[in-house]
Amino acid sequence: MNELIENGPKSMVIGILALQGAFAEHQVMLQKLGLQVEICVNLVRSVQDLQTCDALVIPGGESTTIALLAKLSGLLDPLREFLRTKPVWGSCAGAILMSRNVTNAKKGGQDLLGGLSVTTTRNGWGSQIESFEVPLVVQSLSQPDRPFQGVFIRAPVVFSVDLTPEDPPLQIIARVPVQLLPDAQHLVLQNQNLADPLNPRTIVAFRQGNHLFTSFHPELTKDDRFHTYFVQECVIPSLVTGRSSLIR
Ligand SMILES: NC(=O)CC[C@H](N)C(=O)O
Repeated sequence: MNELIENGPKSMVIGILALQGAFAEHQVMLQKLGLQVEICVNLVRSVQDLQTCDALVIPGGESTTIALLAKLSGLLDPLREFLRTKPVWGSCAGAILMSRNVTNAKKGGQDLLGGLSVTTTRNGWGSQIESFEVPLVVQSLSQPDRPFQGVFIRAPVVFSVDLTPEDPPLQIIARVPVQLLPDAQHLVLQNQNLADPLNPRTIVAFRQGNHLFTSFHPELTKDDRFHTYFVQECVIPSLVTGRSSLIR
């Protein structure tokens, strides 16, 4: 991947959907990454803002509110189109918005952007008081022996993986260590066979194509390895491929 950085793009524009939620924290982290590629961070509040971006981060917050504000800003369809062609990372509420389906939505339902072949359950680990932190083992990050502190705040649960034959494969990046969960989470998910290592409900981070899903909040830690992962593994390859397909 370092080769890609050396021979690849010298700069990129990463947008952060800044309608509601933890966008400022993502901004601070992306601006401090210190990679060999210049990252220009653009807060996205309009279609014009979105058009300048090579990639997008959709932060945590409240997915119903973000969807409503996106609708009012005329951003829903442009965001869906963006997801079809460019890398997007959704954390928590952002991850819900990128899901194909959602359960436990607020009364009246909510608009989704789709893009990822999963159904998520809003607040699937319980309510605000059942928010929790747990160390995650993430082999795909740099220094894989150093656990990544997962911050789960009214986080969604991956209810099911709904891959169709046309969908890109889903690469699981992290599962929650069930044995380390506080008791309340066991109660919320009891009888759901969380001990089964293949249970989709234990998936907390995955990649599909150049998109990244984290049901937790890397931007609320001091650890920038997920931000680095997104830039190096999702954004740079998409820029290199885009460029070479233009050349061809
Ligand atoms: N921390 C978060 O982003 C919480 C997500 C929130 N439960 C929602 O439905 O959007």
